[in-house]
Amino acid sequence: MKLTAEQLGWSVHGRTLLKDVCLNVSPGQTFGLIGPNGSGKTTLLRLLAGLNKPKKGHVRIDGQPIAKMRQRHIAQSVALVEQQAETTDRIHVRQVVALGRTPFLSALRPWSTRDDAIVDQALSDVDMAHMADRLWHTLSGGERQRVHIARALAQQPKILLLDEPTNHLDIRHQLSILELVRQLPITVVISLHDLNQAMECDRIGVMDGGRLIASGQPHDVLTTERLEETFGVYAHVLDDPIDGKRIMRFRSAV
Ligand SMILES: Nc1ncnc2c1ncn2[C@@H]1O[C@H](COP(=O)(O)OP(=O)(O)OP(=O)(O)O)[C@@H](O)[C@H]1O
Repeated sequence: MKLTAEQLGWSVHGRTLLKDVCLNVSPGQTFGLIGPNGSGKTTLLRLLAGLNKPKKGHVRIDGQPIAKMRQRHIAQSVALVEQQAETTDRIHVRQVVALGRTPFLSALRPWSTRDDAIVDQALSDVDMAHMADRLWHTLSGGERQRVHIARALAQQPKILLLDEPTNHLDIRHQLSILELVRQLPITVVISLHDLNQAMECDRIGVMDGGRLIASGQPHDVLTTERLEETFGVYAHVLDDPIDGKRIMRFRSAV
């Protein structure tokens, strides 16, 4: 599905947090959202997910404005993994993941063995199948994060929005989750602080002060000048002698 943002604006108590954000993510593309702390990435993702309604502009899915869609209908296409998502205590891991199936259930379409299979697959995709029967509150931060990603995968979304999903994850799980996300044949917008990981996205966009100040191919966008001006770091770019990929090495804060 195609995801479009047109001239998005958002403000709280008269303070503008997002201004004139325009974005086009083609079906199947992975779009990396980067930017310093407080630049507006989470705010934008919540608008793209339809959780907040823009004060200005529109979010569209395949051309349809989501402001006019019912929440259940949106949830059948769009999943959001939030940064600090909380879940009620005394709930088991499998039940958390099963919540991803909620938008598809009704009196006419009760829980089925197919839903069980989808939940099993999602747990296995994030390497949490062996903890399916654990209580949520006994999990570590990284394990909780993986369960939240599994819940979103169980939703079988056509558009997946991820807010810093690799936060809390050890390096093995960071790499496996990013690899999994890249291989999904769906549209993905993912906010990341690791700029080398962002280089693996099909396209990236840079947020700064509530604006999308640049977007395009990672190599064109993440220049040493951009790193200095927007991210406040001196860096240089190296070519990996093994596979020729570019790596950024951050030397010091400006
Ligand atoms: N409800 C709110 N009321 C007032 N200010 C808010 C509110 N929500 C967010 N902000 C402010 O909006 C700005 C953008 O926040 P946002 O969480 O979108 O940034 P971010 O790019 O995701 O940051 P980070 O990288 O730290 O997660 C920040 O300055 C934040 O303090």
